[in-house]
Amino acid sequence: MSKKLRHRGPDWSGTYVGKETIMCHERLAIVGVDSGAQPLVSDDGKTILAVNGEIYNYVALRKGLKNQDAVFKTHSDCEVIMHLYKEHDTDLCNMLDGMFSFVLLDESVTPSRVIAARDPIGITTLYQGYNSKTPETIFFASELKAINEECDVITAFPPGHFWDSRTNSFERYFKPTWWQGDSGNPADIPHNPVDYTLLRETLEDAVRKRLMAEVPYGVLLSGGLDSSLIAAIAARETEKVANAQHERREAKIKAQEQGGSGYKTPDLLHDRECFTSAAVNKHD
Ligand SMILES: NC(=O)C[C@H](N)C(=O)O
Repeated sequence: MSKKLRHRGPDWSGTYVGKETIMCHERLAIVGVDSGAQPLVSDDGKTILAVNGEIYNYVALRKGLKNQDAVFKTHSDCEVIMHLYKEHDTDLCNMLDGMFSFVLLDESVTPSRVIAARDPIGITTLYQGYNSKTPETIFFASELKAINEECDVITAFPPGHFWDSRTNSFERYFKPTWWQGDSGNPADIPHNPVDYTLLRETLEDAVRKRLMAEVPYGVLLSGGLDSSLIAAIAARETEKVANAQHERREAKIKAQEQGGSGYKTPDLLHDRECFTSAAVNKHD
C-alpha cells in the first residue's frame, strides 16, 4: 500500500508496526531534513505520528509548551504535535497554523487510541476507508489509490475535523466566526469596510510563512495576477532573508578582524566567497 504513495516523497520510507496499528510514511523532507524521518516516535516510545504537511508556527508552539523539559528527538516542524497532544489532547488541532493531515497513535492507553486530523480548509488530502466485511479496521491515506483495493467504503476526510478512535466519529474543530456566513442569514455575513493595507500585509505574511523550508522552493507561475503577486512577494522575501544572512556573515568577519589578531579564519573567508558568488548567481 505504501509503495503506491512512493511518488509523494523521495526522501524516506518509514514504517511503524504497533500492537494493533501499522503506520507508513513516504517523506518529502522540507524542515528538519536530516533528523525528521517519519513516523516520529516519542521519547517514551508510546506516541507515534505520521504527518503530511507543514506546521508554520512550530517554533512558537514549542516555546509555549507547559513542559519546557519535553524531549525533542528531531528538528521536524511536526514533532511538536506529539507534545501538544500530551498537554492539550485533541484541542491541539486548533493550535496549529499550517497545512496538514496527520495520524497520531497513542499506545500508552489500552486499547490504543488513534487520532486523525485534516487542516481547516483541506489543503492537504486525506481519505478514510474500511471494508464492510471487517469494519473495525480503519484505513487512512493521502491518496485513494493506496486503499481502494482494501476498502469498499472510502470517504474524503472532512477538512477542519478530527477523528477519534474512542468515539469512532468526526468532530469539527475549526469554527471561525466568519463561518456563520453559511447560515443563510445576511446579518451573519461579515461586512467590514475593505482595508487594503491589511489585505496586503496578510497576503505578505501568508507567503512569508510558506517559505519555511530548508530545501529550494519554487513558485508555479501562470502569469496571472494571483501567482505573479505571490511570486513577487516570495522573491522579495527570499532576497530579504539572503541579505540579512549576508549582513550577519559580514558582521561576524568584521568582529573577528577587529578582535585583536586581525586573523581571518579560512572558513570565514571561504564562507564570504561562496556567499558572494551565490548572491551574484541569484541576481543573474
Ligand atoms: N514534508 C512533510 O510532509 C513533513 C515535514 N514537514 C517534513 O519536512 O518532513
